[in-house]
Amino acid sequence: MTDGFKGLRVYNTLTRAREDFVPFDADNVRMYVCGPTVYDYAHIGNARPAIVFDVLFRLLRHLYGADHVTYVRNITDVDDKINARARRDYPALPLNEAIRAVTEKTADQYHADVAALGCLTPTIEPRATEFVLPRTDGLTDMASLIQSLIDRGHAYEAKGEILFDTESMPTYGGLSRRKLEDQQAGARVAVEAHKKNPADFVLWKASSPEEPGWDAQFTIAGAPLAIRGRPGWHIECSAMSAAYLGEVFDIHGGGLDLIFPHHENEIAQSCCAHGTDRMARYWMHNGFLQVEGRKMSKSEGNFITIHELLATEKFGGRSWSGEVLRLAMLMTHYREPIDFSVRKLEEAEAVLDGWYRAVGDLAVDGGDCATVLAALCDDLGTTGAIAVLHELRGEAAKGNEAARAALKAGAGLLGLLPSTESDWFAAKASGADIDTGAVDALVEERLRHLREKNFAEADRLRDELTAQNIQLMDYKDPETGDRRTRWEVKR
Ligand SMILES: Nc1ncnc2c1ncn2[C@@H]1O[C@H](COP(=O)(O)OP(=O)(O)OP(=O)(O)O)[C@@H](O)[C@H]1O
Ligand SMILES: [Zn+2]
Repeated sequence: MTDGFKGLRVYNTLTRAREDFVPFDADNVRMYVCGPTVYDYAHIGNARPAIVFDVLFRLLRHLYGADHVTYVRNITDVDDKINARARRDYPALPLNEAIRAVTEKTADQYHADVAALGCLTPTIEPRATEFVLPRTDGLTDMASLIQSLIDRGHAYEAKGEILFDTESMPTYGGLSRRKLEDQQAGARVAVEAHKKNPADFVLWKASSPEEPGWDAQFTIAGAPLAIRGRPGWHIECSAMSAAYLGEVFDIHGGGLDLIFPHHENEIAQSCCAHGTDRMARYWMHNGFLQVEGRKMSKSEGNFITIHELLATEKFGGRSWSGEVLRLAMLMTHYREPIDFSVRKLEEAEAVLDGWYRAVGDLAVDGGDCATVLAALCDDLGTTGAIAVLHELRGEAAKGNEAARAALKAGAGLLGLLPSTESDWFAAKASGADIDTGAVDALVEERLRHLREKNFAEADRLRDELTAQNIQLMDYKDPETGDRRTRWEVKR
């Protein structure tokens, strides 16, 4: 067995293959995930990477120990979209204050949203604006990285911009498998006159007096060059990952849309600035959450925010709990597209209801979740893990205590144990004097009558339960298609 290998295998976008996960240092497994640009509410598509990489974070903590994993997810608080929003929403404030108001409010909302989705707080959440200029603590900053790129012959200045010279890097395009020649031949991208090559991208751009800017000092060909400006999109992740994880680290993650150009350009910057042959060993990307076959995105206007799902009745005429949203997301493998629908959320709710009913008062600990773990170790096989939990629920319902404990441990590994204030427990609390065993038995009996087509008897049992203030909801088992019934106490 290779040192540091604990059974986890992951699909690596860099090699387009599933590989054994072997960290550089099993005492400090290091992962970086590109975080949100904080100018507006996050949509449920943005929740996908947050949830997927949270499952990976939990799994790594389980395998290597909670204190042996460093997860960095940045906050992008410098972006022209933020500036535009700040001007629109706070016209009376000076721009810098308006920007701070927008980014703080949006970041707080993002934290509340992802916490409701059961995501742990990453180990470190650096903000881009704190890494623009050299820092007193000496952690890697963007201006110094850009200077290294200039010094090593990978960057040039043109028209107040400092650009990355893609031709200076023979391996440019390795992650996305795009060749520079293809990009030139395609000529879809008009060559901006000041670029040497259409694929060259901005590291630093001058700001007009009204725009936010930092006073950066560069040296090009021995001559000082001061440009009051702001960083390009990609350089922040190269700086913040190096600051906390080093020049080369284990896992870099994000959504599929980031492979090109964002991650390709992060690799170009980091490798060329540090003189390394790679930035991260494993590159992992989640698929899109879609609506009617199209990526949910702000630009398409087909998005629904996490906040709307949790706190309003905009989707399906009701609100949804964080646990339901999380399970609905994990019912599809992370690399596959998900079609987001009310039906999917209803399915997830029915499944969770079954689990929580089986786990009951949660007073079972120390369960063995080896089978769930094995599924997750197969490239985050959450669908396999959920199938295992489904079987455990069946066993637990028959009174198997070991299955009940395993169900609880496995659900915990997926980050799906209900928080004590969740809807399920509120519902339980209000029905504290109800004999749940007796209700379950009547519900089962009614299902039997339905299967045997004794409809009159089934209806009689439903009425009997209604009289006890118990409401029945029939649904189809998502896997077998069998009719099932969920019940709750009417409030
Ligand atoms: N529909 C989606 N499904 C899955 N992941 C997504 C989706 N949309 C964005 N992401 C991911 O969310 C994270 C944050 O991305 P970003 O802030 O660029 O999103 P965005 O600007 O809201 O995207 P868009 O403008 O396309 O809606 C990235 O990792 C990105 O890949
Ligand atoms: Zn990034």
